[in-house]
Amino acid sequence: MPAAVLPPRTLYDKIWDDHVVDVQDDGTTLLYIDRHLVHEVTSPQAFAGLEQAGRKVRRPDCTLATVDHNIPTTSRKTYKSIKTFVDEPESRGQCEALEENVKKFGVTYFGLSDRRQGIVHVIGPEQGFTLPGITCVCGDSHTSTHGAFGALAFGIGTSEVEHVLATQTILQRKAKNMRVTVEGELHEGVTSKDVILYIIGVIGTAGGTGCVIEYAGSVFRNFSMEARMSVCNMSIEGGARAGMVAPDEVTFAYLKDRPLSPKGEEWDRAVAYWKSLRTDEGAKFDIDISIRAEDIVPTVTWGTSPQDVAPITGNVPDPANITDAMKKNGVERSLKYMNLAPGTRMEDIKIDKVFIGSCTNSRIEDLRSAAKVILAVKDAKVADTVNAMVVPGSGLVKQQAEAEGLDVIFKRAGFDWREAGCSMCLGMNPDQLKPGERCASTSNRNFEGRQGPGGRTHLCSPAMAAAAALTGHLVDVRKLMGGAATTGVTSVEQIKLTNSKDYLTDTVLPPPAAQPGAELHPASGKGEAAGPVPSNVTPFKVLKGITAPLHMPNVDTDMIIPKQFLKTIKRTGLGQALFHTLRRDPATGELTDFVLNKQPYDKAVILVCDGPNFGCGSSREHAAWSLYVVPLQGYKDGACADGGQDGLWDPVGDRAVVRGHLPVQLAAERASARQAAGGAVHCAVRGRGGGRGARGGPGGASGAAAGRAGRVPV
Ligand SMILES: CC(C)[C@H](C(=O)O)[C@@H](O)C(=O)O
Ligand code: SF4
Repeated sequence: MPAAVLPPRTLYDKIWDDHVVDVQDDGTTLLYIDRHLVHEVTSPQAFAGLEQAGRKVRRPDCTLATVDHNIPTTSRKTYKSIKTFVDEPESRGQCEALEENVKKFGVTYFGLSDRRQGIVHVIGPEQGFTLPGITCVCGDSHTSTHGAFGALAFGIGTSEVEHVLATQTILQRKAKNMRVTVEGELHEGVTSKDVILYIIGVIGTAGGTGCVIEYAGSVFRNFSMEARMSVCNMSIEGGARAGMVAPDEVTFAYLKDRPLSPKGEEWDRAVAYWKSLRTDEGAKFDIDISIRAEDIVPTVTWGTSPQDVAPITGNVPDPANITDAMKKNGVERSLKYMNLAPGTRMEDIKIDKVFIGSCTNSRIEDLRSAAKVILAVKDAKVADTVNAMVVPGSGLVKQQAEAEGLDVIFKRAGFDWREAGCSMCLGMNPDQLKPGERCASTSNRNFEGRQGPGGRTHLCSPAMAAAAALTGHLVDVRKLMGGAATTGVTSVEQIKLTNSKDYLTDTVLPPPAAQPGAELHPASGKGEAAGPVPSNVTPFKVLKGITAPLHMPNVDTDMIIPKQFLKTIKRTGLGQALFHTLRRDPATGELTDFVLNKQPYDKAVILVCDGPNFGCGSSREHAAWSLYVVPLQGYKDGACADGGQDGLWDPVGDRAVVRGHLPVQLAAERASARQAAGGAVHCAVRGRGGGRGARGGPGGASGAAAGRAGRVPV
């Protein structure tokens, strides 16, 4: 018999196919998950659910936890415990909850006294936890970062975190294939951050919706792993589920001898498998974009969406030139928020703060690139009007940077040199912008209030951020660097380059402790999970009630629920947080004229947004939870909105809840899909689909793992 000829497949198709545990009739697929990263913000409710259902963490050896969002980045010289170190009670509560949970469930944890602690997307690759060909998830949208290794890596919601903890599987629908090719030579001074900002400018924040992007072409091939990570990291800002780069010699060299990379014969087998992970000739992409490297110059954002980019040589847009009404309103709103006049030259924008850090740009090469700008300027000093901080992505990055003398370069120039964490990227910790402050930031989101209520963010590369710190305004870094501005590892003599692997002395992770008590519920004869907890989402066919209209494009998750409300360890009481910064004047706390504050929409049970790209941004399921709680009668009256629903008081949120319905699904189908807040997740753990989870989990999932073990050591 002639051998069956497989149709050409993309890199994404191959990884997907290798992880399928079970496919339902409608195409919904149970996918095996190889690696699960956990942080304190999106895990407390998941661990609580596990405990309630009496389940274990299925693969503690494939699960790695750290604290990053809530922690202060001040000196840890006198660090004793979270209790004494984290002042803010809710932040402390989340960190303590994680510390308790990792102990209870035997999950490996890098805490604040461990030098391997850092931003969750920095520590995974650093340890060799992230490998080519794997599936990797985390309750965090920037999990896309790990795609730089040729992995399928994506952010998930808290219900899914629980599902993965319990079963090491996840329910997914296959995304579309999208390719972004950048060919040619980059100009001097143009970095991976400029490349990804430029790409998002071209495709828009919704351009990759429903897709997994493969980055192809000479530019990505010539990039280091750090540069590839910065690109894949921001795939989510282009709306994509994930981003990936085919693994190659650069990937293998990065991974060799990392603590969790395969060793010996396993390494050889793994590399042989990894080499097969490239898109076949003739494979079909649903969307194919080509960009010329030569067209890209240092790029900065001017507005409140990552697609609001301009070349540093350009100007802020003028809404008068925009004909589409919704777009025009959007630009006007952004300019007002950013306090920028139409047509302002980008280089004329003065800044107050500089933040070099975040999971996009806090790795050693990012810090070298910023330090190199400082070295290129004689007697460089941070401008008098500017406050600048550098926050390494992990304790190991910090250690290496200090060994290379980068800390001295930064401190001598007047930068603040901090400890590892998310810091001012999101401002869930003390590092925040004050209202009205303007920041040149190497992070990934410039949403309203992202770095602090009323704060204004301009996204840029580490080199551009350093240049802005020295001059006090956005500036073309090439003017400071002369001919020295290159994209790769610095060649400036004063920086003595070291090898990051020299800092990885902890060769093995501590083995997870035995888990007490909790046993997996044995599958019933029908293959149904016997967990006692019923699904808390009841499907509905018809939902009647007042419908509030929202005419806005790009309603991001930070608008739906600002970061300060993510510190809860519960799922309830979030109604008061819904659209908080739009509903209440940040200065006075007074109710604004936002649609949900106006009659009759203050009694609405359904929200319909007609602008594109609702719910873009983070994986915070809190956004869906806050939408699920329906505000009634200006926070006061307990009457149910339409009399037809079974409304009840939510004692925590002091709001009425429509029980058994999920308005968010009507309001924002795409958002709910992206945030994975849907009933399917619960069903898979707890309800009807639990049978599938249980069948696929203990049987199918370990089968899948065993099947791959020869190729990808797990
Ligand atoms: C807290 C977390 C859910 C969130 C994300 O998913 O991105 C955060 O990391 C962010 O950057 O907004
Ligand atoms: S985007 Fe910012 S807040 Fe989110 S994980 Fe990365 S560093 Fe942390």
